[in-house]
Amino acid sequence: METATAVLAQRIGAVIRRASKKRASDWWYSPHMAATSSAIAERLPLADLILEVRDARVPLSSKYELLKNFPSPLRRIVVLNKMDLANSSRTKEWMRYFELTNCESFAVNSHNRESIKQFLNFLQAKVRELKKMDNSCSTAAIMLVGIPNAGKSALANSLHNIGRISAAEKGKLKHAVVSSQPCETKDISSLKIASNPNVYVLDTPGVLPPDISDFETGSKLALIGTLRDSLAGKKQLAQLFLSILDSGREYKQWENLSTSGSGRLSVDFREEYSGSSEIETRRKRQYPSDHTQCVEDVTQTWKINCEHGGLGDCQKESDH
Ligand SMILES: Nc1nc2c(ncn2[C@@H]2O[C@H](COP(=O)(O)OP(=O)(O)OP(=O)(O)O)[C@@H](O)[C@H]2O)c(=O)[nH]1
Repeated sequence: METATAVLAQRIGAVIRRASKKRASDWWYSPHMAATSSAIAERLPLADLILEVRDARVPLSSKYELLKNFPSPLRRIVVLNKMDLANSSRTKEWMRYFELTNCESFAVNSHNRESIKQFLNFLQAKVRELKKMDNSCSTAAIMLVGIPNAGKSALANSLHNIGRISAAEKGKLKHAVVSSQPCETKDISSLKIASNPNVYVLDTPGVLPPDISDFETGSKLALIGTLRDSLAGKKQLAQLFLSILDSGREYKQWENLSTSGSGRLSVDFREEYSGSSEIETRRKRQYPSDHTQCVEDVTQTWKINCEHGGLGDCQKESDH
């Protein structure tokens, strides 16, 4: 089964790579996406804080290429969004990993009030710290950037809705568009999230890397919904998903899925994926140190959300 999974992932990855190389679809790095990415790049240096929104299930594959050469780690925070879809202990390991790489990170569930409140407190403290360093008390701008469908608009709306601003201010602004389909945010928009000092978040359209040549990254992004289903094919994605589930240690629990109501299953596929020689080689290349090897042991955990009696969400929280 591990071979079947690796073969399927490779097949999907190859389709994604071809599409990205040929710019085959009308939305992959379309003129609009290219223009957006320039507009974001121009504004990045002006932001007080940059929140790089990643998917907590694939914290490495969902990185935002535009920030690759961004100079100041002080002003950049990796937000591991959709933490409710990832295994919490793995997310903690990823946060330790980011800490070791000198990068601040914060895990959040954009649909959860408590999680957003904690994040708001963290952001306000951060803004105060930065303003003190700059000796300024002016309005602060926080820029949300990330790949498509990472949850930037959902996060912006929640910060705005729960933020400490007056009721009148909440009613004034149009909310950001949230959709289960990628690339629905078309423009950069601003939402107020705090007063004294005033803090605004800038929601930006999702931007894909100009090409995705790595098979594993491509198949992961296709599976979490960063790319339109039509690109890799729904059937192929379902096959990959099922092949991974089928090879899980707890696959027998699948027999109970249809009657399990709103329960959640967590299936660990560590051995299966780590058995793939290509992936294993890549891991060794990328993570030479003891610690990072330990992070690599985070490997494959998927959750099956059985709400509504079906396969609601499939999640994988490891990467590479
Ligand atoms: N479970 C869960 N779903 C989330 C979370 N955040 C966002 N979503 C969902 O993820 C999907 C994408 O969210 P958006 O906010 O539209 O994503 P985006 O990054 O703005 O997308 P683009 O327009 O492609 O840039 C929507 O279906 C959201 O409801 C989260 O923390 N947990």
